[in-house]
Amino acid sequence: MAFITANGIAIHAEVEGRAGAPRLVFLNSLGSDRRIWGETVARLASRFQILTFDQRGHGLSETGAEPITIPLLAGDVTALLNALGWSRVSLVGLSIGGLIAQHLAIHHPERVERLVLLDTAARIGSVDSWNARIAAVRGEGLKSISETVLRGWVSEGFPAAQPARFAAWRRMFEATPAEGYVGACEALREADYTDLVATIRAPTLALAGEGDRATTPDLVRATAERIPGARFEVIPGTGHLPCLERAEDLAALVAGHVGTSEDTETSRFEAGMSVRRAVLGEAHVNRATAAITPFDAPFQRFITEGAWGSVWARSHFTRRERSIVTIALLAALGQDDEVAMHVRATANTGASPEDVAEALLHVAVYAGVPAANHAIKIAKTTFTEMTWTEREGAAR
Ligand SMILES: O=C(O)CC1=CCC(=O)O1
Repeated sequence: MAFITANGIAIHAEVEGRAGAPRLVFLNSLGSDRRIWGETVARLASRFQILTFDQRGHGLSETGAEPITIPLLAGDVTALLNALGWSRVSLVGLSIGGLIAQHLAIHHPERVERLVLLDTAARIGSVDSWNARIAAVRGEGLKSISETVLRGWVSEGFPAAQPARFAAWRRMFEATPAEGYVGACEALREADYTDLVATIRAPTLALAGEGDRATTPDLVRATAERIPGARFEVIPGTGHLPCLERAEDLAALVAGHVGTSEDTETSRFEAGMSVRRAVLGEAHVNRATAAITPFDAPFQRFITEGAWGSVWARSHFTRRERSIVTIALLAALGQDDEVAMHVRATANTGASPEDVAEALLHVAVYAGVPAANHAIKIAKTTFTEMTWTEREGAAR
């Protein structure tokens, strides 16, 4: 256990991972501490040097005497980096941690290599909502709000499916010092980076848990749309804290965005599997994996690493854009099965039937009307089957 004196307080901080590798800093959310990152960090430690710490007034870190603000919390981060001798890092900021990350990218761009904004926004909540929460905690303590807050962190089924883990995270939350929690709520109440996020130049990946009610996917997307070139992705099957139940997906997305040419084969394979599952769906990948034999195992590994772990994992295009480009290429090449597979995947990539129809016009011009005509038939049939499957699912 390490404590670093930074910005006038003792901060509980740990450095893990590979010395000399690209540096990542994880910033925790309101009412949590560095332990929430455990499963994510374990998956990234072979490729990055990683700093996790308990935010001021949380976990084992001191609260200090000053009013807590986002600039003060950002000052804690730069002081920690100075103490470690780290000049430039990539940041993964969750919720209030994401506001601290935005502040650093706006006001200290020279220190920020890349940004992952996780379940966060330029403005979170309203003055009234934060005042109500502050009054509840001051009056009756954190226990009075823990059930509601904790259920917002995870997917609907998590508390029943994982009762011991849910209870453990609740203990972490309830152990947060009330003055630290209230101070962070005050910082959240005052913070608004709506106009300033447009000045962020660090390559940014914005992520939202599918079921997040505190910073909904729409809210996170709206912030991403204000940041030049930012990419937005939804992490399925989770709430406000994807690191608690979707650490594998989160680690793959972080690695895909922050990764470097130093990636190992293993991490590229893992990232590839995760992207492949997110795009083609769990059922498809499970079927394909079950069908692997020694004959095609090297080939399967090659496409997982090469197509999914290298190209599809890149951050420049959105998944929707990659989906459109891929369908157009497959149509031009007359790859019927693959056209159908990638049209089915549009349910996960966000490409619409209109996007596909538009792409096939390009195929008609650049690859020929017969190729486009044939692909249109396949796409039409596939979209119709998808609608039936959806209706059957809804009727069940
Ligand atoms: O505590 C919550 O309900 C969600 C949240 C808002 C800001 C943050 O860090 O977490």
